[in-house]
Amino acid sequence: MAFRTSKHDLSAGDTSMEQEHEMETSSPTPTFNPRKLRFADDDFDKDDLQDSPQQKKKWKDAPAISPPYQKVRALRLFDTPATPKTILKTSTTSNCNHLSAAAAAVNATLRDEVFRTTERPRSLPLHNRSMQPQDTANVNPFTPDSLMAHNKKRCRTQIGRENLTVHSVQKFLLSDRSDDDAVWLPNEGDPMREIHQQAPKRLALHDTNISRFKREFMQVSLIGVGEFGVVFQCVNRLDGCIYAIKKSKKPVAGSSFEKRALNEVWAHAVLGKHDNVVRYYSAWAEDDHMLIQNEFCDGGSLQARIKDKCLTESELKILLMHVIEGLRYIHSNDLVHMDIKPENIFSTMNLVANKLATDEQQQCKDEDGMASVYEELQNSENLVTYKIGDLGHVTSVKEPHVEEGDCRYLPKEILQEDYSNLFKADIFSLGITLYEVAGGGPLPKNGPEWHKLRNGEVPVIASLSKDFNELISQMMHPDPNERPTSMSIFNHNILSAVDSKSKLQLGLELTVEKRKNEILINKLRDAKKQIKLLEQQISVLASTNTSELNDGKRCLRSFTRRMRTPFPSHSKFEGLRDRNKNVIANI
Ligand SMILES: Nc1ncnc2c1ncn2[C@@H]1O[C@H](COP(=O)(O)OP(=O)(O)OP(=O)(O)O)[C@@H](O)[C@H]1O
Ligand SMILES: [Mg+2]
Repeated sequence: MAFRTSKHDLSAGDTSMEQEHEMETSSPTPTFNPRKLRFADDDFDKDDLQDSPQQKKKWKDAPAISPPYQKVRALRLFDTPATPKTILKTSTTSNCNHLSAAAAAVNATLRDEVFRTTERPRSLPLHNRSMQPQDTANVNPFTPDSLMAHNKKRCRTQIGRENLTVHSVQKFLLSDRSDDDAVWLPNEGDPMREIHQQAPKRLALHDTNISRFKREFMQVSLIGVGEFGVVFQCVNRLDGCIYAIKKSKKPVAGSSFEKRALNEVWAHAVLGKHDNVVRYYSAWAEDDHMLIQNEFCDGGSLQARIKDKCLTESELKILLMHVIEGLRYIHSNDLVHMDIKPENIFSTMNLVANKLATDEQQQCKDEDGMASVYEELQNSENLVTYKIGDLGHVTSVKEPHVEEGDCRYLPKEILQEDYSNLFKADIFSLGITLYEVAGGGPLPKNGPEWHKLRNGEVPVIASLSKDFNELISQMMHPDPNERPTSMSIFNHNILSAVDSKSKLQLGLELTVEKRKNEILINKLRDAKKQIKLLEQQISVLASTNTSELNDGKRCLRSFTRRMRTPFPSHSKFEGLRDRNKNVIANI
């Protein structure tokens, strides 16, 4: 079996570090250099390697410019997902060492001060302390295609020192896409243009090392070990929430795994906001390892779930419905997962919904007869949500870079390096996953059984209906073009039947609506209370006013009486005399 793997990982990393260091020592002031990474592009490494000595000298002599490039075909910054543009709006950090271009942009205001004081972020490891902080950032190759490098019309820029004003950086990052043409395209003949048209390259992980894990997280337990990483359940010391933190087993910086690690982060950053894809929070490099902070899925992996018993058809429908939704979303971004399997499908048990149901149940016990519904919900198996995780093999269908996956789940065409229909490779993997978790496993790694499963000879699973068996074998069709799309599976009769909307779906919707109702009732109750309170205050005020009015009248009466008899009593007269004494003393 042959797989296409990256040939230039090491050289690219080394070269980029070398060049960056070279520039950083020659330039006292760093520059903001967003770059487009042409992921899986073999040429770019060659470009880096083929720099002539004259060219290198030219770059070295150019003050305050970015590290050398030969060409930047396109540099695009987007406002979705959390790319520099959106981060800029929220970022307030001044950590110059961070990957974020937006953070660098925000830091632009602090730039001069930072370098005058030459203070380094404390988290910088020793090997970095002599280096200038980097104002560079990777460009995520998985951000929506129309906004990406495929648009070759425009040459995106490296921002030279001369151009670097807070205003201009912000304009660059915050400009509307429709306004893109207005953004910094160096003029023909501009000496900066050559520098702007440089080859994209990746930010070396080694230079972005920061120390966060122990400081920010409390490690609770080890929850999983894969081929690439170990995953810990952790509590964030600040927000108190539980996360899954995946740490690469080996140091990846500078190794051939570096690109795989970055790939996973890029994919997560783009995809990790769908309900059926494991949610992503952040990622960083530490001690040359890659760490990814993800949503913690309390139900563990599907693999662990089927250890004791296989899934029933109704459970399979829910699994299929969730995973196909996740896949549909991934595919709609022109990306493919390429490693769908039970170990990479995680589940959450909707504890929140469970708890909500319990609370609601207690609150509404006698009010609306919903107790039985909530009880059913609470005990329902259907409260599970499946999520696609482990995005380390995600690749773009436009520029596929297929890494070796788990051959038990891959279709034949992928192993034959036919990447013409990658969407359908995911469909095959999901089909064989369903087959396994329904009781067809364990799956063969090779041999005649392996071939049978890929030649259209999928054994019927007795516990499943005819329709479901047919769907599985259709998904595992030897010809990728004959396999259904994620969209057609999503709309398949099996899933559109009422019961496949599942108690989960219906129950959750009901719970959410009840919750909303509850909130509105509480608000109404509060509003009524407020109105009552206000009414009371008004009536108190009104009565106070009446009594004050009466008091006023009384005062007026007594005053007029006093006017008639100026010193009605001895004591008052004493008081007046004393006051006069004070006045005289003050003078
Ligand atoms: N977010 C999460 N919540 C709960 N458990 C998780 C989570 N992420 C990972 N795990 C557990 O850790 C295991 C390994 O994680 P993952 O698949 O991401 O690692 P990997 O090294 O990339 O795996 P592979 O061998 O497939 O390349 C999973 O099978 C799962 O049991
Ligand atoms: Mg995995």
